[in-house]
Amino acid sequence: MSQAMTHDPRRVTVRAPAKINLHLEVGAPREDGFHPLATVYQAVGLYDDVTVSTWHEWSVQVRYEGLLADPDVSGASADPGRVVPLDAENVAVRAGRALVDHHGVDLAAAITIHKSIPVAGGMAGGSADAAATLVALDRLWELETSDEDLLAIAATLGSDVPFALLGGTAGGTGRGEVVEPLPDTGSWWWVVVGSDTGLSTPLVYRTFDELNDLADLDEPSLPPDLLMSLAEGSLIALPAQLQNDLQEAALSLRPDLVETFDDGYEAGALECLLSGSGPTVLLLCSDADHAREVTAAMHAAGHPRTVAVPAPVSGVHVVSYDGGPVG
Ligand SMILES: C[C@](O)(CO)[C@H](O)COP(=O)(O)OP(=O)(O)OC[C@H]1O[C@@H](n2ccc(N)nc2=O)[C@H](O)[C@@H]1O
Ligand SMILES: Nc1ncnc2c1ncn2[C@@H]1O[C@H](COP(=O)(O)OP(=O)(O)OP(=O)(O)O)[C@@H](O)[C@H]1O
Repeated sequence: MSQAMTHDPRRVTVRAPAKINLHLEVGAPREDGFHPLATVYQAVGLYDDVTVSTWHEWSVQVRYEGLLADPDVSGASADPGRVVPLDAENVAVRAGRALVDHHGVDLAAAITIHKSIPVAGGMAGGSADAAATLVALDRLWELETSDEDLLAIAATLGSDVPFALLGGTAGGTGRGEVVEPLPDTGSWWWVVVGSDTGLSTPLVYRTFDELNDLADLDEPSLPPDLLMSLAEGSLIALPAQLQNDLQEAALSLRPDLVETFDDGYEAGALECLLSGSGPTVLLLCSDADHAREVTAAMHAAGHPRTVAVPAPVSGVHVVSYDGGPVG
């Protein structure tokens, strides 16, 4: 079967969104080392596209685009923390292998990632690629994996991967992998301020442990007031309801981000928030026009990797099949 499939010319492209955390409450580490979370995820309009085709072995290539499209990112001198591995360590390849293991089939694929989500930026770019690869290969090989099984495989690949499948706005509990869609009637606008260097998620969690009295931490829970603002689509109380428990730790590792926050407020943001484990900074805006103004002000203040994005957006979805548009 794998020999016959080797020359199959079909291609499937799946788009996957970046995520932000409107609420990220962290508890004391569990016995397995992971931290219990209560988080409110939102998928934002910044995407990686993953294209797959059947191949005789696993391979992956990455094209850096959008915020990432400059020679410092993709060139030989790139900061190793900002380029992704091109071997079996790439989480997209790990996703592909997990899917074929699940189905007990002997198949492999060539994977191309068109990457716009900041690498090691706290926006779950790797998780987006993993989720996109699962769905792309499932469609390519007509495996008909159930949603339940896709979510379970996703959870083995990383805590943020199940949410990338879901998209929209969702609650995340457990270590973040237990996801539940949340009502969100708002049309929100965020300005995403990317950084020149990445931050390691495990390091940020370790720093959180050092900075906090772990015995004093409460069991994390989802905040009813924030959930109400989202359900009503009301911006009034939202700025004060944003919370990220990892922000202090990330800022202690990257004190320069304080200046980015200051520039964000100066640019007129309603609120500034660290994205996940950072170092990307998020600026809450009132609408698309406001987001455009804030973006221009951030560019002028010396933050070229700044872009305005709407939220919430859909989770992973097929955008082309056989190289042509869907439908
Ligand atoms: C910061 C967030 O992006 C918020 O959504 C996530 O918690 C991180 O999710 P992720 O990158 O998918 O994380 P994983 O790949 O599952 O884990 C990477 C590392 O982050 C730390 N980690 C992650 C999730 C969690 N609930 N507790 C942790 O302590 C662990 O050191 C783990 O080894
Ligand atoms: N396809 C991939 N895309 C991005 N990073 C990858 C990929 N495969 C492996 N990695 C590695 O995973 C690490 C985390 O990258 P990623 O961009 O997902 O970070 P992040 O957005 O901070 O993650 P999170 O928000 O989920 O904590 C990087 O060190 C990167 O080299």
